[in-house]
Amino acid sequence: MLKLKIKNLRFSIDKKEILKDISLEVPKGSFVGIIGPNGSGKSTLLKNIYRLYKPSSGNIILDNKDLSDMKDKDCAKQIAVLAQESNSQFDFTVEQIVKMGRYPYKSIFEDYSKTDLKMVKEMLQKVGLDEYNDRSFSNLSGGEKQRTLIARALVQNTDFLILDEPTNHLDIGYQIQLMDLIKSLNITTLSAIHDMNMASMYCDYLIVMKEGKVIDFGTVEDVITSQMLKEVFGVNAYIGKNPINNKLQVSYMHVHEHVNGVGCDHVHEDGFSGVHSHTV
Ligand SMILES: Nc1ncnc2c1ncn2[C@@H]1O[C@H](COP(=O)(O)OP(=O)(O)OP(=O)(O)O)[C@@H](O)[C@H]1O
Repeated sequence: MLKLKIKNLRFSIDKKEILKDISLEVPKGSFVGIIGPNGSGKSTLLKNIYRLYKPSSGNIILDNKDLSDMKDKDCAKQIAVLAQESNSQFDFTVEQIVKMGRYPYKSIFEDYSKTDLKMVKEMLQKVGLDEYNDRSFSNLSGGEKQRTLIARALVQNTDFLILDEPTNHLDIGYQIQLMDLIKSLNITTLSAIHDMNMASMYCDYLIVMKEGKVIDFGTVEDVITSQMLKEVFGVNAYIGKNPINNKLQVSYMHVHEHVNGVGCDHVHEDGFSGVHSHTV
């Protein structure tokens, strides 16, 4: 069963085509990562899906309904978003920001219910901000802001989550905690992600983007290969397996570097990577 289907999506800004004929499918309940170099179009694709941008052509279909036919509030009951930019123009407290996640369920002037407040409290606890209710959002650290916005997305209680580099600003402890939390929700998740090891740990499928196009889609094992990392990101990598969780593990290597004249942690342009030395 499909949660999301995108057909021939094109998107341009100022006559520059940024997304070029994108078609993809996200299976229901899966965790799908979007990987690709800076500027490849990951955020722009997500913004088209969560309707910040309007596609130039093509269709975005969520649960068999065309998103362009949906009202904003209905859309917010179905898609929660953790976007990359978190600049707030106004000064809200942490609790006020998280409460905003309940807005799709409120009619105008309706106050927050006990259930709303309970959800807000629970999510703040889950992201480790239970003592932060009255703190001003604008004075928080980058990681605390990110955790507040995650809590806001989660109280929206949708069954589809869009994340744009969710672990941005988070220390490794919170990165793992956040990804575990999202994974435990078992809801369809589409996330732009830079860290290949995080992608390998949490994603069921990966979409690879390059220059505004989707160039590959598949399981982590199909997609994360040393050839792909070289072709798409221009880096050399050794890909092994973590013997405990059986997940792929990526370790990067210099293109050409020697310690005391001996090189052993890098590959040459012709692919040679054994221990060797140079006179120069
Ligand atoms: N509002 C805009 N006006 C003009 N160009 C834009 C705009 N938004 C994005 N772009 C361009 O579109 C391309 C794709 O940008 P996008 O932010 O989607 O890439 P990304 O893959 O998410 O990158 P990153 O990994 O750096 O976050 C870039 O070349 C970017 O400069």
